[in-house]
Amino acid sequence: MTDRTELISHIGNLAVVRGKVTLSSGKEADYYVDMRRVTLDGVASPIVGRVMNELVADLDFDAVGGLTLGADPVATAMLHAKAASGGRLDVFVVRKEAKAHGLQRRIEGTDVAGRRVLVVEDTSTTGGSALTAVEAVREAGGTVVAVAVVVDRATGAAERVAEAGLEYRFAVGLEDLGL
Ligand SMILES: O=P(O)(O)OC[C@H]1O[C@H](OP(=O)(O)OP(=O)(O)O)[C@H](O)[C@@H]1O
Ligand SMILES: O=C(O)c1cc(=O)[nH]c(=O)[nH]1
Repeated sequence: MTDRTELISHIGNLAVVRGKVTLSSGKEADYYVDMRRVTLDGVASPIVGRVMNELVADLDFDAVGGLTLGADPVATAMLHAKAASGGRLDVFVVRKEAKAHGLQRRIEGTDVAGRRVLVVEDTSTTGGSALTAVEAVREAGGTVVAVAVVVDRATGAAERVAEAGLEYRFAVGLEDLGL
């Protein structure tokens, strides 16, 4: 079994929930993909890291991150997978709102200024969360090389990210999950 096949199996077993649900965008859907159950699973998380690193292996970047919370375990899985293969990848976390105390940062972790970074997501519906992270990185002086998500729901994220002038990649699509 390849890593990607195994990941699809974990997503199907752990994350796909059928039934009416209201999404982050306010839209209604007939199924939900609770990727946190995969990206925070002890067996599946390392596979997420390897599959995502493979998906973007041809891109030139040295930091990865996205909008908290869904993006965080994806980015750290990529960091650990990269370290396991002798490489290095730094991680940043984009807060939904800047902290009012401490250093009052919107982006936590590694500094993105002047660097080429990849924006990630666990799953994308409208692409709004990924694009919020893109805007924050650009505001902080970073260059976003692409947006990469684990599961794409085929509901407009690819188009919106393309409109923002960025390449959009996903590891797993609806047909892989039988949705
Ligand atoms: O493409 P979009 O329309 O933005 O939807 C996808 C987003 O929705 C979910 O997060 P949610 O907003 O539920 O917040 P969380 O990550 O804090 O759980 C998911 O993790 C993505 O971040
Ligand atoms: O659009 C969303 O809010 C969303 C969809 C989905 O399948 N999974 C998730 O965590 N969020």
